[in-house]
Amino acid sequence: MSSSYVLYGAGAVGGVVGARLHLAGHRVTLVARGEHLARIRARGLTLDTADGREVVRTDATDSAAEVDWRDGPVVLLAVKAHQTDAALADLMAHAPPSTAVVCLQNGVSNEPATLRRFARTYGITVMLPSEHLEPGLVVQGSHPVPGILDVGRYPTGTDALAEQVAADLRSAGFASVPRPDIMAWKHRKLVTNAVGDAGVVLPDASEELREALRAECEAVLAAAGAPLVTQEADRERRGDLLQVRADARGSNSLGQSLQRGTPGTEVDFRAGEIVLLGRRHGVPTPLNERVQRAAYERLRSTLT
Ligand SMILES: NC(=O)C1=CN([C@@H]2O[C@H](COP(=O)(O)OP(=O)(O)OC[C@H]3O[C@@H](n4cnc5c(N)ncnc54)[C@H](OP(=O)(O)O)[C@@H]3O)[C@@H](O)[C@H]2O)C=CC1
Ligand SMILES: CC(C)(CO)C(=O)C(=O)O
Repeated sequence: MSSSYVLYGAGAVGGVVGARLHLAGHRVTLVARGEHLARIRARGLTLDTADGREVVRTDATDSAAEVDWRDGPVVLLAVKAHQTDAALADLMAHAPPSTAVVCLQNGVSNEPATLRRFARTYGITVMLPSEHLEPGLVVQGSHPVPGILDVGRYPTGTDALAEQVAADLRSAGFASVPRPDIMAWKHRKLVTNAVGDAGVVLPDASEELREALRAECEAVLAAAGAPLVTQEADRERRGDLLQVRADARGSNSLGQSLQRGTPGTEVDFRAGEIVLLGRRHGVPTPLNERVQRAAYERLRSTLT
């Protein structure tokens, strides 16, 4: 049976997921903007995979005002975390209150922001190497399994909708299961991102520094009482499912934004989230602060 989805933020992650759901027979509306939206409207969205390129032609708009809400589409929110408030404001203005919103994003701040507005809030742990550097084009970085996208209700639990979303994602080729403790997985992903971002923005990101950063993140999350799956559980879930294409992977999503020269950065919701929690719970976070500051320095130099 086919379902209906709105991919709010059809960039690297939202574009790959939206294209694959469309190719699997689901109704998909893409929300994008600027030159990217113009290209999608004019020529379709190009999905680049290790098997070649496919052009996906489906509805595309820059506002929830133009989405057809009549068949109760599920929103997969795939903007960067610093863009979430603007996206939610648009959704609040135009989506029915009963809409289910699934945060297909890194970080742990999107779900509480969404729950303020939509009672049916869900989270997905996004393990999906992907790229969006050119308008109209998204690159699926892993093959043959494009990504692992486990899903759960926020703050905890699973339900029929989580099962449906996981089944639909599987129909589109992803690995996906419903998980009642989704935020414990997303906190682990937060640690992975803080450590990964050090490699992007710090010139001296040695193995030793990464390990110290990981320990700092874990100390903060423990002090905050945040649920966190172990690194072993995370490794076990990934197994060897993600086979990253050597030719496709430039940088992680933080690095790609810097490369594209987009204003703003998600770093405040990655290393910056650890900094916030550290300050709230009295744990020093010098390494995460370095990563956060270095990302802003890179942003400044990209924009000038
Ligand atoms: N890329 C990756 O490999 C991975 C990314 N993630 C996470 O997935 C999430 C999405 O990241 P990613 O796909 O890389 O981001 P992208 O920047 O590639 O995609 C987001 C898209 O949403 C658009 N957008 C943002 N706000 C709006 C708006 N209000 N209206 C219309 N369009 C909007 C952006 O446009 P514009 O460019 O103009 O801002 C962009 O095209 C992030 O949380 C990221 O950390 C997780 C795992 C891997
Ligand atoms: C871990 C990684 C690099 C890919 O899944 C990611 O989360 C990102 O690019 O932000």
